[in-house]
Parts: sequence; structure tokens; C-alpha cells
Amino acid sequence: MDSLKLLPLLHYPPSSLSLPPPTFPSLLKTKTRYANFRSFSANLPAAADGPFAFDDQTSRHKDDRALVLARETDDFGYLVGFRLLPDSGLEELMKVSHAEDITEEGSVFSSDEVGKPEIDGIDAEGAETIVLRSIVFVTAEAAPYSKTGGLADVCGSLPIALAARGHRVMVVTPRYIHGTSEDLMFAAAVDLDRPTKLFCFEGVQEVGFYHEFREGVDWVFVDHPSFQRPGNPYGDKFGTFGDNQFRFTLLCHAACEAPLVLPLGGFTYGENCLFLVNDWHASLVPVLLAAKYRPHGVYKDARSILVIHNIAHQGVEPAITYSNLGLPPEWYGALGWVFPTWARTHALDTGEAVNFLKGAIVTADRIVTVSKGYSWEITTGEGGCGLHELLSSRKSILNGITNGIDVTEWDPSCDKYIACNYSADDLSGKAECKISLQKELGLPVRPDCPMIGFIGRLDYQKGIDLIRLAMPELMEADVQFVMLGSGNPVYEDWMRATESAYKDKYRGWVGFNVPISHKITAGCDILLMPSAFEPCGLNQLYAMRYGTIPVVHETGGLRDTVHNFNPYTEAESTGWTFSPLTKESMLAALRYAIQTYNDHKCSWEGLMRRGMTKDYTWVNAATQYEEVINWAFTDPPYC
Ligand SMILES: Nc1ncnc2c1ncn2[C@@H]1O[C@H](COP(=O)(O)OP(=O)(O)O[C@H]2O[C@H](CO)[C@@H](O)[C@H](O)[C@H]2O)[C@@H](O)[C@H]1O
Repeated sequence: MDSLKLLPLLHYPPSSLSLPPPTFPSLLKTKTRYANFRSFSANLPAAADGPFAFDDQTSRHKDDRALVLARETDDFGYLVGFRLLPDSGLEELMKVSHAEDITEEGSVFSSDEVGKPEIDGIDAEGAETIVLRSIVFVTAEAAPYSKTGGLADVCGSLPIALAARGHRVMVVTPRYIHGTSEDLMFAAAVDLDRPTKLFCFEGVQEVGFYHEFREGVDWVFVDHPSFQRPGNPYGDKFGTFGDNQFRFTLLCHAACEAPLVLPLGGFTYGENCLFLVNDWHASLVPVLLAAKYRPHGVYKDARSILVIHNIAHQGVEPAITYSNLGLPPEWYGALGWVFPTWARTHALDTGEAVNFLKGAIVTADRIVTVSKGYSWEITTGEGGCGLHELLSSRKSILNGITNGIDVTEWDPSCDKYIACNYSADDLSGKAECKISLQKELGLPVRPDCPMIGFIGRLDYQKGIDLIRLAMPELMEADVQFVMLGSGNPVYEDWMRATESAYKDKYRGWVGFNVPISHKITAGCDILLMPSAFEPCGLNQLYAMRYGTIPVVHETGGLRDTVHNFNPYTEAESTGWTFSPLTKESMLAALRYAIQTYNDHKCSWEGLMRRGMTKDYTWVNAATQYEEVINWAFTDPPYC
């Protein structure tokens, strides 16, 4: 057996080791079983670079040469080493570990169950097998460390969901220091003291790495002076930062080095990892793997998946900046992009540019979007923002996986930001939340008046123009309306002006404020999302979980997640969807919702309860990501 090839690993210092991905039987069983393991046995693999199967007693007896190792962990669950395990020790260990294994139904596994052999990915009882991977998320933002929108929510939750299923997960993101209290989010991260030189922008850039192990995930923060300035991750009060291409090029280079150089818990992630790169900021990673590393034999067995949260942002810069990216000249074609004539700004403009997102689309092993509907939309001329033809050409590896939500942060029964907790079984607290919100906003306290909310970036995407157009008519109805958002200064000024015009009915809260977003979600009756396009949308999911009924434009993830109210098929309905994207159709949907709220309490409560009891956890999405990851490893690297 090739397993013996791994023997020398035992003698290397831990920092030079990388953990190959183990396989582990049974989905539900695995979750608790793996989490409970303080130490477990490993049966080294049949192939030197293949997965490393956890030992089961059957296989051990089958092959006496198999090396049985006990894995030793410290108090934080990190590997601190292996030790050879005598047979008797193994028996003891398995007994102890199994006694701790509780199924979701509360039953205890017997050692016999654990010892069942696996057959082609399915154990003898037909339970699912999870192939455990080393997964590296690369993202410009991850909650709670940094957040401007939904990308942060996803990259703050999905890694934890995948880690809970047994994968080894690292998130690489910048260590933003803005000079505000938000910087305290990084307080628990320690400097790994691994200064690393990166070659880009015609020089050597040195980055540092900070690390925090939390909720089973290695959170790795890239430290560089360019991430330390007032504002948010992308800009400040003067607009978008001019050096974002530089900053996110650094992030990508650093992310490629992290699995090779960082001994997290004593072991690097190694070369056989899966990079999950999010949006344009991380899009250089698949190109770097193909153009910079693989020609030198590094990352030959790594794979990459591009996750598109928003195709409207592509990271486009003048073509001349290509030479700064640390890529060989012959790879220009991967990023090269030519604007159509109508989009050129002056007579001498040749339209030539580099496009980061395009680079990932043509080099990643697979592409995922954050809902099924959006995965189709981006292959159309209307939704692809110029990349639809390329995406269509890669349709066979393009999937949509609808986001989950963090059901711990967004839970009306224990939300610390809201005035009164409530649940689907006892909705009375929601009325309290509404009264408290009205008081806080200085609106007339009217529990029976339908209250509409909006939360989001003040951006064309979110349909602010439609709200602006409809506002005079909407304000004629007996409603209250509260908006929370920041972004385009024109929209911010409009919100302030609207508040002055409709003092008794409208409030516009300009800014980014998480506690207020929870209060609005809990206190309102209706959440309005007239997004022009919406790759997934999270606010409608939060709203439904809080018994707040979404009224949404029928697009992307909104179409996938909100089911239009129909009195004859109420059992399916969770809100209102409207199309086309016009003021008239939005107002019609709102009128219908308001009428139902006023006159059909029973239907309204049904809508609330259905939304509140749906499953929004990340488990479902994480399982689908696992499947796509497995497909990525089934095929050879795309380039
Ligand atoms: N002013 C404010 N104060 C406090 N909180 C605020 C806020 N404005 C927005 N938020 C919060 O930011 C998040 C925004 O979520 P969205 O789904 O609207 O994401 P966004 O469009 O940024 O991201 C993209 O990525 C996500 C994730 O994949 C997709 O769901 C989405 O369709 C896509 O456009 C929510 O948690 C919301 O509560």
C-alpha cells in the first residue's frame, strides 16, 4: 500500500505538513461524531495523494500493514501530532469516542455501526459519505469582521456550515483597520508572524497574516497598509478607492500563498485544496493557479470554484494595468476585455480593459451563483452584463445554489436587538416590536396601521428609482414607511427630503446600522424589495423568518424564494411577487398586501407562520456546495 509513503511525514516538523482530506461515513452521524472527537484514528490512504480514510476496524483487519494513527489535538481542536496506536488502545479509543456519538434523534451509536465498511461512497447501511476537503474561501468581506452587504453574510456563515460538516475550512480576507470601534472585531486575531513577499505591481509587497480559530473555521486576515484607512472596504466619503485593483490583487496573491505557508494548528492546508473565490475581488485566484503556480508543479491537484454574488461588479481596469498583476504576459487573453463601441468614452478610447471576473469565468473549474434563477439570468443578454456569452459557453459547469441565512443571528425568539422576542407559536411580541419601532422613529404609535420597510444599499439594483416614483401615490394610502440604507448620495438626499415631506408617515434612516435593520425587520408588517435584479437577496429571507411579509420584484433569487399569494393555494404562499418592474405593478402588489393585512387577518397570519417555519439554515446549501466541490474534483483541472 502506498500509505507507507506518508510515513516520513511523522518526522517532519508540523509546520511542513499538510493534511490530505479524509473521507468519513454518514452525513448526520458524521456531524456529531466528528465534532465530538478529541482524537480519532486514521488509516493512511491507498494512494499517496488520495484521501485519507478514517480507520474502521474492518479495514484494519483486512490489511495488517495499514498504519493506525491516533490524532492528538489541543484544547482548541488543533492537531498537535500523531501517535501510533496499539490495537488495544484503538479499541479503547473507539469505545470512548462512540459513547459520545449522539445522533440527531438522540440515540447513541454502537461501535458496530461505526465499523461498517463503505461501499462506493455509501456505507453498508446506505448512509451518505462525505469526502472531507480542505476549503479556502477568498472574499473581500466576511461578517462579523467586515460587512457592507450580503457577500459578508454568506462568507461569514457558509464556511461555518461547511466546517460543521467536517471540512477543514479557511477564510482569507483583508484585515481592515478603519480607525473605528469596528476594528475591535479583529481583536482576537493573533499575528502569525509569517511575513510573506508577493510579486506584483512592479515590486515586492510584503503582507502579514493574522489568525483566529472560531466556530471550527480558520479566519485568516491579510495585513497590509493599504487595508488600513478610514471608510469601508471599498471606499470612503470621497468615493471608491482608486487603488482597489492593487488591494484585491494583493488579497488574491496572499490567498494563494496562505495554504502553502501558514501552519494553522500545526499543519498547512497544502496544495490539494479547493479555492472558493467570491466575486471579482477574489477572481484572480483561479488565474494565478493556472498561470503562476501550475507551470511550476504547484497546485496541480487544487481546484477552484467561482461564486458570483453580483455580476454587475466585475473589477474592470485599463488594459495597461495587466502588467501589474504578477501574471505572465501570455495569459493576457484570460483577463483581456474589449468594451463595445457605445460604451467607450472618447474618440481615442479603444475599449481595451482587463476584467477580473472574466478571468475567473474562463479559468475556474466550476461556477456557482447564489440562486438557480440567477444562474440562468446571467446567461442572457439582459442579465449577463456583457459576460453572458462566455457564461453560456460554460453552462455545463454553472450551478445555482440558493443562500441560507444565519438562523442564530436572525432569530426572533432570541434576537437581542428587538424590543420583544416572539415565535411562530406566539406572535404577540411582534406587535410590541412594531410599537417600539414607531416610538423610536417618532412616528404615530398605531399598531393597526400597515408598516412597510426597506433595507438595502441605495443603488440602482435595489429599485430605489421605483420607490421614488411611487412614493407620492403610496403616501396617499393609510400606511407608514421606513427605509434604511446608504449609498448613492442622490438617493440619500431624496430620503431626507421625503421625510420632511411626509413627517407622519415616512422615515428615512441614512446609514449602515445592523441593530436598526433587525428592528425594522421585526417591527414592520411588509418588506418591500423592488430590486431591478437580485442574485439571491437575504432580506426577504430574514423578513419571512420574522413574520414580515415580502413584496418583491419577480427576479433572480426573489422569484425562487418568495411564492406569490393566491387565496386558492394559500398553503404555498409566502408573500407577493410582481412583474414587470413598473410603478403600477409594484403599487398593485402593495395594495393587495395592504388589503389582505387590513381585511383578512387569518390569511395574513397564515402567511406569517408559513414564512417563519420554513427552513433557511445553511445545511441545505452546504450539502449542495459539497456536491459541486466533488464534481470539481471529479474532472481534471480546467486549465
Ligand atoms: N443600511 C444597512 N444597515 C444595515 N444592514 C444593511 C444595510 N443595507 C444592507 N444591509 C444588510 O446587508 C445585507 C444585504 O444583503 P443583500 O442580499 O441585499 O446583499 P447585496 O445586494 O449586498 O449582495 C449580493 O450578494 C448577496 C449574497 O449572495 C445576494 O443575496 C444579493 O442578491 C447580491 O446582490 C443584509 O444582511 C442587509 O440586512
